[in-house]
This record gives sequence, structure tokens and C-alpha cells, in this order.
Amino acid sequence: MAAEPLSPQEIEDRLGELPGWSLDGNRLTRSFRLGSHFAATAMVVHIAQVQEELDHHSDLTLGYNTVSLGVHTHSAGGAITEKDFELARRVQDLAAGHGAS
Ligand SMILES: C[C@H](O)[C@H](O)[C@H]1CNC2=NC(N)=NC(=O)C2=N1
Repeated sequence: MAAEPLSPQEIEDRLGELPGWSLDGNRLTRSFRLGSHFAATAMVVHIAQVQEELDHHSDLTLGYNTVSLGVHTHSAGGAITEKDFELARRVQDLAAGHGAS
């Protein structure tokens, strides 16, 4: 079944449990800072593994020592759905293990 768009209230409620994440236009976004370029690269690979597992993919940007994500659901016309929050929570959970802040 296709993921349904969440209401503004549902988005706000879920964002309240995801420190550092925000709504930028029609995307959930967050940037992380890491200790080195290799650390940032390793986190990108880890996120890519999770995205393949979930079959849900962010716009994922690697900087020198930063990793940035923007996520929305293409198949829901670019709306925010529960799938976006599932990915954001998984990224949030793995970030600490990479020393990301
Ligand atoms: C065929 C495949 O399941 C789809 O293209 C998936 C892949 N990853 C995706 N990622 C995101 N963010 N939105 C989607 O609708 C989406 N669809």
C-alpha cells in the first residue's frame, strides 16, 4: 500500500521526538558534523545500507566532515510520510555510533 501523506500536526508531533531534524519546505532535513572526512564517508555508507534495507532513499550529501539529508516520499507526490520518519529515526539511531553531532 502506498504511504499516505502525514498532516502538519502529525509531522510536528513526530519532529518533537527527533532532535536536530526540521521541516525545510517539503523535506525532513538534518545535517551532522563528524570528526573527519573518512568518518563522514563511513556514515554515508551506513546510511546507504539502511536506505536499501528500507527501500527508501534520502537526498544524501557528503561534505568535508558533514553529512546532510533531505527526505520526502516521491511516490506520495513529494509529501512527508511515515516512511520518511522511519528513515530519519534509523539515521538518528546510527549517528551516535559514528560520533556524529
Ligand atoms: C521502486 C522503489 O521501491 C521506489 O522507487 C522507492 C525507492 N526509494 C524511494 N525513496 C523515497 N524517498 N521515496 C520513494 O517513493 C521511493 N520509492
